[in-house]
Amino acid sequence: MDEKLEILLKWAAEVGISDSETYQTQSHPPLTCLGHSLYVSHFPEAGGRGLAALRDISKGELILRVPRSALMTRETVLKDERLSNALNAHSSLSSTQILSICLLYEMNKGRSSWWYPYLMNLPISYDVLATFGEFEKQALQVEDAIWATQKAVLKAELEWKEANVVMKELNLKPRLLTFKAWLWASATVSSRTLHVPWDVAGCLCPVGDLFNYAAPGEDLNFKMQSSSFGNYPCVNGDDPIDVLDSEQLDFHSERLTDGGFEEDVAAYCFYARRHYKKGEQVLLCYGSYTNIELLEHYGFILNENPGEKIFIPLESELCTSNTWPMESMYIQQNGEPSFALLSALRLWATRPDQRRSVAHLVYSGSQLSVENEALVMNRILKNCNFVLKNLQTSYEEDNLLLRDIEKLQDSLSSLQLKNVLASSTGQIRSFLEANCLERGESSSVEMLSSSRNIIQAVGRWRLAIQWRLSYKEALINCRSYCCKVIQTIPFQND
Ligand SMILES: C[S@@+](CC[C@H](N)C(=O)[O-])C[C@H]1O[C@@H](n2cnc3c(N)ncnc32)[C@H](O)[C@@H]1O
Repeated sequence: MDEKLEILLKWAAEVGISDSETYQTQSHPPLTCLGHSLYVSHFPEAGGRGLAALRDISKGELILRVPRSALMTRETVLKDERLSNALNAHSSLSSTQILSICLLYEMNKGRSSWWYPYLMNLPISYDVLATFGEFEKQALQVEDAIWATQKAVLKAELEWKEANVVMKELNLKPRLLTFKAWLWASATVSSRTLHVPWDVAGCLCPVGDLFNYAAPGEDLNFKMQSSSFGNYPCVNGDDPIDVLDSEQLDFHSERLTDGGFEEDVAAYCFYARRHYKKGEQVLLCYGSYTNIELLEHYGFILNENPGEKIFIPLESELCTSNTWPMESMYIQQNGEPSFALLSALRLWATRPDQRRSVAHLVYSGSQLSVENEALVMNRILKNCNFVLKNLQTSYEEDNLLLRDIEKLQDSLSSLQLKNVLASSTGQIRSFLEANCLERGESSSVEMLSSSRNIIQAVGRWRLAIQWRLSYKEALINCRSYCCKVIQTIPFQND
């Protein structure tokens, strides 16, 4: 195990973090906070560093407890009078800006920070959308995703400028005043904080933030999709239709995460969300996110994401003929249209004077007629084709590009960049040019290949391509879904 991590786990034991229920009865803290239920391991395909089961773990077992005193929150850091006085004069800063400032303030203290063992184990950089350069942003191709990136970058810049005033007053080291340092701090807050009831900014939770992410299960996801219908849709002014029992909703939304702060034990407690076999990665559900949201807040995407939502252009008449919220009308990653999208289209494909009489069928999810269903499927098919045709590259081209990027990443790690530079064409060449790595420009290939910046930029570019590939795949799946339904409708109604 690396030395920094060993120091963290020893410190964590000293401050009362434990993966054992019996820890509190011992007179001396053990040398590590883990060793009963969990150990730190590496999962290249699912989050990198993460926590694995040290033994078979049953669903619902308490697997980690982090006392309130070990959590890094605004409240704990602001016990520092100098920081608290400085921040008092800047009341317009948001809670997350303040927590990011707290983090940089502690970084500025270096070894004398109480959290030093924790701080030195934080990632050195992140791939959240706000860190995307122009090239990676454009590589997303889809307007909504480019817009989300632009917004994330502008927001980060604005928040940094506002926070910098107070950080300068606090005399933070120049390297902690840079936009790069701000991106690091705000991405740490965005990707690692957990919810606490007393602070909307949440908390940084040593060791507890080593759990990687798993999306909510299919069953839960269905309920969460349903919950987005919670506005109770109406048909042109009809009475609201009760689509889901509100108690059911509460029950399921409570179960969105597998950990929480518990007042009675004054600790953040983590429970196993399912049974784990010894050696398996133990995962935590941070909530339900689309892939672009995962990229925005956490800097990764899931190849199989039950929370994915692909939006296709819809006729304005469709949007006004029902009151389903726009965000509930989407295509899922497996290609199936959401319940709301199907329902809205079935109504749209019905004559306006007949809509009221078929509303109950629509809201129970029934097909209305062969003709209606064919109209609906053809409409979705046409819109998917429209989107796919208007993107700059095809799914197949993106797959080839992804393989080239993977080769580029290999060459960066095996010092063969010279060969790549000499033979680069097309998109790889454009990327290298955008990152000032034109052929022959560098005198030292080794220096280049060890450059962290280029490795990070390639990683983000790859993420952008993976994102657009998964987007296109969902639309292609949707086309197949529609064709299949069109082929089977007459038989269903025989
Ligand atoms: C709370 S941290 C989890 C621990 C983290 N892997 C570490 O080394 O510190 C969240 C970050 O882990 C990574 N991550 C978590 N779950 C992931 C997953 N399923 N796939 C890829 N990356 C994941 C992302 O970089 C995310 O921002």
